Amino acid sequence: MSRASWRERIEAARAERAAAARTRVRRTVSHRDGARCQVDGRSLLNFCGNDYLGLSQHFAVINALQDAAAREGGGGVASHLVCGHHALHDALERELADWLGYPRALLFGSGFLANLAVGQALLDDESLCVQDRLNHASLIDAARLAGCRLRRYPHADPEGALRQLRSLPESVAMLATDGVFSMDGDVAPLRELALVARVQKALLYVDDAHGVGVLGADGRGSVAAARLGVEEVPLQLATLGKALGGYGAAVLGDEALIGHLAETARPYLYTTALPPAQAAATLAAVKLARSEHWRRDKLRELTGRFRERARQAGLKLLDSQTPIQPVLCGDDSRALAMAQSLEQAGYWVAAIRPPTVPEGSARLRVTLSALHGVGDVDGLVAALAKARDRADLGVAVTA
Ligand SMILES: Cc1ncc(COP(=O)(O)O)c(C=O)c1O
Repeated sequence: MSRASWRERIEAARAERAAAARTRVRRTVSHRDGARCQVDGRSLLNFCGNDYLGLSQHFAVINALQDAAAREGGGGVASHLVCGHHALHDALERELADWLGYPRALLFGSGFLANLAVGQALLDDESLCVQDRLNHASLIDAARLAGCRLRRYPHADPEGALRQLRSLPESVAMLATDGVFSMDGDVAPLRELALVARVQKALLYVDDAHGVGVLGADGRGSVAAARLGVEEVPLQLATLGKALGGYGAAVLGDEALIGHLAETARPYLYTTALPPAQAAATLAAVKLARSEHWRRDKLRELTGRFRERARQAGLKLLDSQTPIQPVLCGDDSRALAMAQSLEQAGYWVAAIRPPTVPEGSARLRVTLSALHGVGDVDGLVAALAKARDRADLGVAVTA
């Protein structure tokens, strides 16, 4: 018997993705101009980024990055425990902990790495991790890599979470949920989940990648918005590459949990520290996110307006009150055709297809930013309605 060829295997998988309209392509983009971006030489209004507060291009953030890079260089030099840990990392960790109301924060290279770190440091083959069915891929992979028992419950269903926790009463357990679901935009029922976690003595971990900066008083995220804190949610994730307009992530918790992560989590120990200049930029962004309330007010206004106009236009929305406003399209090719029509009209909205979202729920993931104007949102809704009508009529999009 001859060994199967990995090349044939990959080519068959690629052909299968192409036949199902699931080829994934990346585009080269420049974000030089507020809410607009340049794609293939055209200026498009960007409605698919995660820079919700519009901080990535703020002059104070760029100045902080440039000043720190001029002094400290552009790289991270080494891992934190070797010689990569800098006073700017300390300052950012302190600022994040103070803002979000946690005793300690620990920086990571990205949210994906941070979730892997939490799983690897806290879960093993004797523990149980109970997760929402729509949690981010990095949380699911964290549990899989940790080799624990992973049980998933129906979306936003605290009773489902309780049932899963009860199914293995002996094991050490973690209950993990997105705070804001990245592809649906809804907020997890955190108060109910906190109750379930307390009754079941499970550690509640909230991945608030899309909530920090956007929700709650002073942008303190979905945990604070639910009037919860470190007592009920002992561990949470804040990402720095979304509302904070930078790159990286932080896990927040008490001294024991964070100290344990810092000493044992392989995705913390065996990787290069975030460049100090990036920490300086994020420090400037956190200060803006904390103090400039108008950004959140504007986002709320734009979100309300988008929903009202989209409903009037008969677009299929989900039950989200956050700046993530998916428009359901049905099948994959329809989502792609609508994204293409939008691009022709000058709007960039990404078509999100399975396996990122469940089968039959391909969508245009519209995201709003404080940099958008009311006219931008109205124009987008009109373009979405037109794209939908063209897709209904089966009108081909010409380049
Ligand atoms: C809910 C959630 N968690 C974690 C991540 C990963 O964060 P990062 O992009 O910093 O790796 C994402 C990224 O999209 C996310 O949506």
